[in-house]
Amino acid sequence: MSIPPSVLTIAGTDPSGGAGIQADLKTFQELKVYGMSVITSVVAQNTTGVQNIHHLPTGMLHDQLQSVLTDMPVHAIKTGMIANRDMMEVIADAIPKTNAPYVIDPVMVATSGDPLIDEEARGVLKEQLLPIATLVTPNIPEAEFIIGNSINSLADMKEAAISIVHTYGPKAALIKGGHLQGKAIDFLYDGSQLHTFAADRFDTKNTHGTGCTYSAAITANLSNGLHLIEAVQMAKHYVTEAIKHSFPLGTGNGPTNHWAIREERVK
Ligand SMILES: Nc1ncnc2c1ncn2[C@@H]1O[C@H](COP(=O)(O)OP(=O)(O)O)[C@@H](O)[C@H]1O
Ligand SMILES: Cc1ncc(COP(=O)(O)O)c(N)n1
Repeated sequence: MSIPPSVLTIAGTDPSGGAGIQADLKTFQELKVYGMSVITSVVAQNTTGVQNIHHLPTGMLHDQLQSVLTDMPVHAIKTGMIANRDMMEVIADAIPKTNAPYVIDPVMVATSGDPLIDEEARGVLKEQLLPIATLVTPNIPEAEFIIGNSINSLADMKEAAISIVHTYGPKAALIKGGHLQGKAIDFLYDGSQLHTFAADRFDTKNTHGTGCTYSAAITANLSNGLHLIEAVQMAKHYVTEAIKHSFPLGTGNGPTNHWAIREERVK
């Protein structure tokens, strides 16, 4: 039996199972890579919003990272919610030593509108994490914060992708269009060219965890050695099917469906 690539997520939790670490591990499992996880914050949240947040002590974040990195191979890494400056600095120090592709989902606010990271952390994310990233995957509000301008059109999204790469130095930026109207269109700028990923928009409120799922799928695909464009293409298909077949669990924004692709394979 061959050993699968091992992939690490560094993120906050979601006990309702739709977003954060839980969404990442479900995605890794579906895409047949070995999932590992380092927790930054324990978040009491569900489909209706965030009820409470407990940030782990920075030393505990450091020790979890050491437990993984001193013992396990890491073929790709993603980060999600990183609540404050101290945590960002521990992570910014550890990641480059792995030489693994690094996908940053610059999580700032939950789908419900509740903030997940503090004001200072947003700035540190730009200055310390973006320069070491293989790919950053902001939604529109996150991209607006990073570039400091509003984004109202597809042309604005393209400009934002280019500007983020040239200003902050990640190798690539993927701007997600979930927050605009019309087709669900995302733009990837890889440092030389723009690439478009488009899918039908489904009329559903069950979008809790879509960003986490998407970036986790890209990370899993990169760990398998796929080229960035192919990795995003396959992940876009994964998240689109997961939204199309999402279920109305809970009373708020329900979760995505990680079995959608499996069922497609069986057909
Ligand atoms: N209603 C929808 N139908 C189809 N695709 C969607 C829908 N909403 C979001 N998407 C897609 O889901 C992915 C996650 O995007 P987005 O919702 O913008 O991120 P986030 O969860 O970080 O806010 C993107 O590929 C986006 O185009
Ligand atoms: C711990 C954690 N991380 C991230 C999100 C954002 O989720 P989404 O993918 O819906 O933007 C979340 N709600 N909770």
